[in-house]
Amino acid sequence: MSARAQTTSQKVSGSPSTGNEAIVVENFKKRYGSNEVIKDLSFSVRQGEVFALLGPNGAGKTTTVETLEGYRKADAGTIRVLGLDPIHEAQVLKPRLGVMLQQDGLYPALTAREVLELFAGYFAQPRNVTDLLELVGLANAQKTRCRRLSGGQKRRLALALALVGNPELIFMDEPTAGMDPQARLATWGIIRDLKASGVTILLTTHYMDEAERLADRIAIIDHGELIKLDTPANITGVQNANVVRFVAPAGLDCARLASLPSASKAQEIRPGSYLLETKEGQEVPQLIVELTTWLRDQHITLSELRTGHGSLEDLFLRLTGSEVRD
Ligand SMILES: Nc1ncnc2c1ncn2[C@@H]1O[C@H](COP(=O)(O)OP(=O)(O)OP(=O)(O)O)[C@@H](O)[C@H]1O
Repeated sequence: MSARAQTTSQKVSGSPSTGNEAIVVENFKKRYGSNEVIKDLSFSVRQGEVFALLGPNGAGKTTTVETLEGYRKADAGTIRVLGLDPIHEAQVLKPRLGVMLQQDGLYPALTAREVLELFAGYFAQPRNVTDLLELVGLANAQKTRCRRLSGGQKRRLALALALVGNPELIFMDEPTAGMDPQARLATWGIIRDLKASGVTILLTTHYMDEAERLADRIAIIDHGELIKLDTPANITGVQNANVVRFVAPAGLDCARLASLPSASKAQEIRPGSYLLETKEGQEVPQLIVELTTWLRDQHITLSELRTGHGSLEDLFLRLTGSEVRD
């Protein structure tokens, strides 16, 4: 049985409702034709928290976020955003939301400043456009037409558009995709400042370090189901405390590795990169002795060996598998 199958067989449920959530998703289901994209998803996001939604390509992140934004309709389940129905109460809800879309390309002929001023006009108490251009590092590009902005500048304009209405809750779909390291760092700073001022943020990302550094809690979804929901520390710490990671030639016999006396599971998470988990009650040092003895007997070269807390990426690959998605 794969790690993913083992994990998904134990259903993970979102945190119970306390009545003070910014977002509540209960038994959400969505299909496109015969493609059941969201099987049964439940989670909630607390007010003021940064919540990261992770999952491989096609896991259902954008479908979930766009349903919360009111752009798609759930087939079943309850969706509440700031206590409101995103479709039927959109008029009241929309002014309180900020949305950083994945796709750019709106108004290609307008300048960055003109687009921001246009959007600022939709809100009762917008932020100051000059300050906003400064904040996202577009002051020097404010007169550049949108179609001529670089990929990273477009993402920064999308960020400014999400902030212009002074929202209480912001949805960010892959906020730093395509940004250079400086812009990413600056965006992380903006997200931290927003959180410090009480704004709730739900973001999706493929960057594990981004989720680990920014999020109060991380939800991992795959095939439209929640497979993990916890703090980054709990996900990377407790879960991986009994893990040995090693690098050796690709294609080792994982069944054989898993049958070492102190091992419970073995997985090749990337070609040549392995994770071995200890059995309940067994010690990591004993597993290392067994592993290195086995490698020596097989004349297999070991190029790296690590124990202790693993990375979020390791855990993500363990839970969702290493095959490339559509
Ligand atoms: N409008 C649509 N019509 C038909 N199928 C769709 C539609 N939107 C999404 N899908 C399908 O639903 C599944 C989930 O897509 P979704 O965009 O929600 O995933 P995702 O987790 O955001 O992926 P990515 O990381 O690639 O952005 C995919 O198989 C996708 O092809």
